[in-house]
Amino acid sequence: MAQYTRVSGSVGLITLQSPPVNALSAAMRQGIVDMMQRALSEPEVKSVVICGQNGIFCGGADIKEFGGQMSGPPLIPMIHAIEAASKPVVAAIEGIALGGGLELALGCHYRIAHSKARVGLPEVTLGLLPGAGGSQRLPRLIGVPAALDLITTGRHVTAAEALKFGLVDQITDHNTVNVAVKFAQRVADQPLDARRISTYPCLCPSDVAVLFEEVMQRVRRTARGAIAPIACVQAVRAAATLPYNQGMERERELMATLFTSGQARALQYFFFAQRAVGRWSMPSGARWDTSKPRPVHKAAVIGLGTMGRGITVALAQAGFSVVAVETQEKQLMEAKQAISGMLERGAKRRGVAPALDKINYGRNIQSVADVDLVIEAVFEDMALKKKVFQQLSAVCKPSTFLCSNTSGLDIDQLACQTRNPELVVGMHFFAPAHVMKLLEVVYGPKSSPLAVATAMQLGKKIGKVSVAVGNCRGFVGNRMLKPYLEQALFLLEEGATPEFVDQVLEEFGFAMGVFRMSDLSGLDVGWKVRMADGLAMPDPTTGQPTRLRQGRRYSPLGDLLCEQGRFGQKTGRGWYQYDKPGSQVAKPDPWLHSFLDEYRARHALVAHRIDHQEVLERCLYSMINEGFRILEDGIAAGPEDIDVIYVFGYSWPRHHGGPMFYAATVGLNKVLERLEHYYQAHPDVPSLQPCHLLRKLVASGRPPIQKWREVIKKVRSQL
Ligand SMILES: C[C@H](O)[C@H](C)C(=O)SCCNC(=O)CCNC(=O)[C@H](O)C(C)(C)COP(=O)([O-])OP(=O)([O-])OC[C@H]1O[C@@H](n2cnc3c(N)ncnc32)[C@H](O)[C@@H]1OP(=O)([O-])[O-]
Repeated sequence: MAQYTRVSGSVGLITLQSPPVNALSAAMRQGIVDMMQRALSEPEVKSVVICGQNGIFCGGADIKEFGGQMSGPPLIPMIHAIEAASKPVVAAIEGIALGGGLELALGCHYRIAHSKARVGLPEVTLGLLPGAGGSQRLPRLIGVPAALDLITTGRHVTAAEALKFGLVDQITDHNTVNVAVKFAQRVADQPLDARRISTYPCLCPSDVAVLFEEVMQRVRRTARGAIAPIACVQAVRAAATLPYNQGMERERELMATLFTSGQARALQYFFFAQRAVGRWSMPSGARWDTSKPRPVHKAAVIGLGTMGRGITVALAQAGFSVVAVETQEKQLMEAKQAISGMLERGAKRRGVAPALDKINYGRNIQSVADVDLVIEAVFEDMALKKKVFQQLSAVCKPSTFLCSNTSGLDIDQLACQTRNPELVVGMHFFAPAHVMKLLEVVYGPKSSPLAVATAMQLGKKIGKVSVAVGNCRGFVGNRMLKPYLEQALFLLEEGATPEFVDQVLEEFGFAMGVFRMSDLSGLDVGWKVRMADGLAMPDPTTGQPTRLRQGRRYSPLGDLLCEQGRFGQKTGRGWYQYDKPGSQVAKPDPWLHSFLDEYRARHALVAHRIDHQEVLERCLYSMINEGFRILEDGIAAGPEDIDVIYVFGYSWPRHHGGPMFYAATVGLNKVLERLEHYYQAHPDVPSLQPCHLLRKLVASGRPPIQKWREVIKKVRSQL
């Protein structure tokens, strides 16, 4: 766990050894305590260096230990002992020093970092705060404003920025441990009192009270109900206003509250869920570790509308050569301009040169003959997509992977248009495609593990969180969105207003409620799909909009708005009114309220009082229920896949872990009982009928979410 060697005669070298990130597990902490005592007890040793094995200093506390009984020496006194040591201790930081890892380094008297190292206190992303003295030492070392920024955002900073902050004393391009050992020899006789950060005064800007007020307001606004960011501000405020020991007491109190909170459990579940989706599997048994991807050097994008432009930018920014094809001359010219602009702005933000030379534009599909992978992003029309896949199959090399950015059309139908259907998968990006992290990689019955592995690896290389899912209408994300949207419309029919429904969902933590989100993405997008499905047609006999389709309840409210050109932000009118087309500030629209009253009267609907609970339960539980159907169908391999899709693709509040983790938190028996309650009231709404898998999980004693995959396997084997 921690190895001790004496180097250069007088330096005790303590090496943290616990792959992959030298996390501070109980055994590691014991090792550090023992090795420090040894170094301090050996008279020949004049100074100490702490470093990490494998070019990584330390990834912080061992998150895997959080769920269990904490044992071993606690971190705070361990770090205090290092700070109080009679011999100088130098931290040699390579790779990363995060969370407790940076707090360990802050307990040392000096910090030497490699120029490529990154440091930070990301505890807030795990629903916690820097609970080993970081919230008290960091403000004393780098000042309150910078400490507030690092601790409330959890962002990692480069070695260069850390040096500017005074967070590290020196950075090097050479072997950091060797540099640190020489440094330790040089400072062996230096007095240490001035190097013990906990003794430093916490220098505050004159307007510190105003600063904390502003930061607290900003944090409350962006936290959307998350409690850790607020506690982080309170902890740093303690550093600015209290002596160190009292500040540490305040840090301990705040950490104790967070550590046992549901939000911390949700965020830590999500930390591991993000990593679990990379270990994908298919119902055929093919898996991430048995399916080797084929390298992609040159890619192509067909169709340079909004999505095609974003995908092209994402590929070029990641260093891929891209052939960008748009058959319409005008559209091509506009796309070139837009893409160049996006690349230049992105490059400026990242301080690098824009990858303009990575892209070759063309109007002819022939120009993609030699690429390794094609992403089709033409208009969402099956007939058009089929034609494009036929052309691609004829033009491209037999080994070329053909991928579609469709947001829900049948991948298998596209595969059947090609010579090599096993090389066809969906790569469903989310708008804006060069910004949104999520990528649904969709495999059809003919898709080969090779194609899935290649698309998943490409997703990772362009900075996406890729989730492998099966082929069905709407895949995972949009399939679960349908009952959510449906319930929102039914609630309007029954007496709610768009403002109220959105308020409830935004208080829950969504960045945008369902109606503000629909106005942003455009009501006409869904309308065209419903028209194509023959759903938006009036009743053939009465010519009136009908509220029943194939025995199922249907709300034509969205269709009626579209028939009046109310497409949302783009037309300045939708579920809300906007100052002008394109403006983003949604205002309640009296016209819509009277339109709803008339609609209810026309359909003999009696409005009733709808409270927060009903809105939340009907919108979220119907979505969750569809999530269980997706697991039962094997479209998603596990709950983590669904939760990662919803957090990264549909702004589900991360501090609630995702729809499936939230269901586990609420209690599956409660979700089941409430769905039964609503289904009884609305028997013509099948999405409220509890799914068999949900019943099965409740019947088998509501196992923890980590155990659901076993139950799913059993249920699927009985199907
Ligand atoms: C008191 C104190 O104040 C508090 C309370 C704390 O200190 S709280 C803890 C604060 N520390 C953090 O928030 C850092 C969390 N880690 C990361 O941000 C990243 O991991 C990384 C370090 C930047 C590397 O990224 P990567 O992309 O190269 O690899 P990876 O796939 O992510 O990670 C590689 C493998 O290491 C595992 N892992 C990473 N960090 C870990 C940690 N801190 N504890 C346990 N396991 C960890 C991870 O699950 C994965 O396992 P597996 O999936 O292979 O089985």
